[in-house]
Amino acid sequence: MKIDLLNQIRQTNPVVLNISNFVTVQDVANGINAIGASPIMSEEIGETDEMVGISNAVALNLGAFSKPQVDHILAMGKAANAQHKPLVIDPVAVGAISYRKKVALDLMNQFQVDVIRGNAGEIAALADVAWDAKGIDAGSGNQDVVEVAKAAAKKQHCVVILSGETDIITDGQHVARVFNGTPLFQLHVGSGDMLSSIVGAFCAVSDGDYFEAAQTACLVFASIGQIVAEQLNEERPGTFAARLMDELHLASVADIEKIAQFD
Ligand SMILES: Nc1ncnc2c1ncn2[C@@H]1O[C@H](COP(=O)(O)OP(=O)(O)OP(=O)(O)O)[C@@H](O)[C@H]1O
Ligand SMILES: Cc1ncsc1CCO
Ligand SMILES: [Mg+2]
Repeated sequence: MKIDLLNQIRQTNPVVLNISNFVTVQDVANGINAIGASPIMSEEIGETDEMVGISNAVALNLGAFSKPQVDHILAMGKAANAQHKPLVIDPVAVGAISYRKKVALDLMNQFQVDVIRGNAGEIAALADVAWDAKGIDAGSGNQDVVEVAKAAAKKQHCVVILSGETDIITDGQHVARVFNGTPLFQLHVGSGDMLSSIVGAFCAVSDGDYFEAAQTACLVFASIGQIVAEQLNEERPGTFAARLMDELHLASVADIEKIAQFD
């Protein structure tokens, strides 16, 4: 685990280009900004090549797309591949809505993603494993989540992050787990979206090792949430969200190293 990638983000301020969803766009932009990268959002297909050109990573969020946006997402994914920019996708609710799963798989057949970040319900759907997903949430299932993540990674030939109480990161062969975090993340809609785009920031400074970038992003994000939770003596979702932004900016590599739990 290369926690120092956090310092590289802060030193080099990489541009992370996002197609976001309208629900969480501001959280995602501020999360990227607070950790030390530079967010830019796009909603117009005509600017795609130029946008990708100025970016160091691309994050595609499938949270609330319409047909024209699917064309835009496709163009962005193809441009990221053509311009060799790291590409992350967040397949929101593909476990709950079959139409979303079809769109996500169609898209991923037409460009190659580097990292998929989803919860157990989403990753199980992409792996064609039975799971009871609930809307945007992970839902429940009794399959081994490590095997689920590995199956999805092998199918899509990329790194997969299956996030949750324990984050599982795999390239289909190797597996890393991050044990840090807090249930308070679940009380803030968009924690997952923020993580996916922050994975983009880590990929941007990773020299092409997206497995390591994905692990480190998960460790840093989950640990920062845990630091905030340990400072609150009650469940306060609003305070958590605000303090999460503060600590994304303030937390040092040493702060994270002190509490990091992974294998
Ligand atoms: N029960 C939990 N305990 C500790 N950390 C958690 C828990 N659930 C989620 N997390 C953390 O929350 C962050 C977001 O992951 P999550 O799996 O909740 O994404 P998501 O379901 O896509 O969220 P969203 O609804 O915001 O899109 C990750 O850093 C993950 O480690
Ligand atoms: C609530 C919600 N609905 C579509 S996207 C989204 C935000 C979490 O991704
Ligand atoms: Mg999500």
